[in-house]
Amino acid sequence: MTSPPDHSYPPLFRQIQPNPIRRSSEDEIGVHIPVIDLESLDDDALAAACRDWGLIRLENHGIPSDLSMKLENETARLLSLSFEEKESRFHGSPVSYFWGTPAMRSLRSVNWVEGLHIPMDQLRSDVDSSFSALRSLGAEYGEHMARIARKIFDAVARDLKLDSSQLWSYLDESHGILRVYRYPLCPDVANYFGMDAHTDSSVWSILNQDSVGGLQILHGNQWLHVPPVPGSIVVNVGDMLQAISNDKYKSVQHRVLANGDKERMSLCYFAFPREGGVVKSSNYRPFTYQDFNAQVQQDVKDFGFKVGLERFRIKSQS
Ligand SMILES: O=C(O)CCC(=O)C(=O)O
Ligand SMILES: [Fe+2]
Repeated sequence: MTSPPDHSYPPLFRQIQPNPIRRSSEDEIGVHIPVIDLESLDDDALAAACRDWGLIRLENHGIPSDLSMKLENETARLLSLSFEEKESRFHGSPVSYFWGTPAMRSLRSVNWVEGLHIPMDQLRSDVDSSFSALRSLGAEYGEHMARIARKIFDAVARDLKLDSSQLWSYLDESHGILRVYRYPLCPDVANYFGMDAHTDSSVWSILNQDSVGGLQILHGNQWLHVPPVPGSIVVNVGDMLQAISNDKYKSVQHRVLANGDKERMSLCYFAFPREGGVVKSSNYRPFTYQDFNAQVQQDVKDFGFKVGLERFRIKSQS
């Protein structure tokens, strides 16, 4: 017997036929990524992890567990409204609802995910009272994100020997973006991803995933599973930090597997450089995050995918 369609799911997600074929078990290789303690931060260990992995597991991060749980519950509540209600409620709001891959919504390429996109600065000005719980939880959570992003950025800045003006312009921790995701049940996990392979355009991305799992990173040509560990969060290097570090650190490719048995939730915060801050390094021509993002949008429109940093790389003459 099939279960009734979930009316909170985007209609496209209710249309495909179940496929009994599972993903092969080579996708299940687990990995112990470097663990960093935020309370007694070891600059060298953090820099080594950014260089060798582009990803860390952060412990003693100071985010109250009940805050993460309340934000996740509030997200789950809002995302379980009917699809039509979500579309109309968030229309024109500073908090936007999205599903699939905004740029590509053909059934073939769709990501099996939906979520809320929350620009932290606009969250404070949102006056719609129906979002008041999301607003206050998001603002409190955002303060923790800003604190963490700044603390680890200051640590890598010492490794990269950035000067004080670069410290200021390369990270604007109060203008980050919070995205809260639900990965709906997927009837065809062999052919769809929760989120297909990509790098993040951020300086850092700070990810708080629930206990379901499914996140993978590409490391040494192999996809490795990054299982959730209670109490810890995952931070990855984004494209901006790869450029700032002149390729010393790696913006790691990652993806999320689709799941046919359990829905998954995650909270993901993206930190960016200050508006107009010019990223300068010898491997890339100078650019701002706004230049980068405009190029990404254009490439997605023209080719259907993000080209990313290679667009800005200075090609060697040889
Ligand atoms: O939900 C996750 O675990 C990862 C999300 C992600 O990679 C992204 O939003 O860029
Ligand atoms: Fe990502």
